[in-house]
Amino acid sequence: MDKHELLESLKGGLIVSCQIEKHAPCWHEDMVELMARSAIWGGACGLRLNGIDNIKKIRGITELPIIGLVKVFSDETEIFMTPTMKEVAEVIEAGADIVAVDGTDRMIQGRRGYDLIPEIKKTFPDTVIFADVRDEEDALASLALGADIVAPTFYRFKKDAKSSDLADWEMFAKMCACCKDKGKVMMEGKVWTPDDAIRAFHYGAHSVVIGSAITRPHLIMRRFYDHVNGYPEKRSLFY
Ligand SMILES: CC(=O)N[C@H](C=O)[C@@H](O)[C@H](O)[C@H](O)COP(=O)(O)O
Repeated sequence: MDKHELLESLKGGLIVSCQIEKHAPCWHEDMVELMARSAIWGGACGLRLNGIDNIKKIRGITELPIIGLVKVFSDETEIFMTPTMKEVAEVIEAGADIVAVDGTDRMIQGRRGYDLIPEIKKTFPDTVIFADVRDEEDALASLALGADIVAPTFYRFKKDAKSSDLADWEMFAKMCACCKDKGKVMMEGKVWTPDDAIRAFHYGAHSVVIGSAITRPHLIMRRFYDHVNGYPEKRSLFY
């Protein structure tokens, strides 16, 4: 599949982000594979996977498009999504068709997050670039630099984010409108229900990426708990 065919295969479809953190109560070494198999069984058009071993393993069981990433956390920068060319190369070598990177103007090693995009495009011209952004400005900048896909994955990291629990639909609608002739806009982040996914398509999403609502039972429980108990504690933005 060339880039165009790959993007077409994702049109109107649901991508499942199959990720589990080592500190999660349901962590198990086979969890990502079981989640991926379940997502495929249920009709996913693609998968989003964190970590080289997971990408290699799941590449062995499916030909569906894989969005690959590696999270590297550091005290020196807020940027953690596949932060340098080293991780980009590893993700592609492991078998990902699409690489997810930071598409924000935050700084890392003296450059902006999205400054990696032209370098990826030059070094790996056949790889689809998925920029995780906070808002329309990041999205337009990432597309101008050569990203193929943008999604508001990081909207809740904005200083004035309206919620850490819900999508910002007004912003997403604006993002779809201003980016529609420049690249693909996908919805990602806090898609909790089928109606949320339908709403994203209504605004113009090319595909919808769903994570926690399908794959993190402890966060599903937390959500019930928070709703019933009036959000008693401030929760981490990371998981
Ligand atoms: C912010 C961040 O690191 N997001 C990660 C991106 O790969 C994943 O942990 C999320 O699960 C994914 O974005 C899907 O979002 P949600 O789990 O809300 O459906």
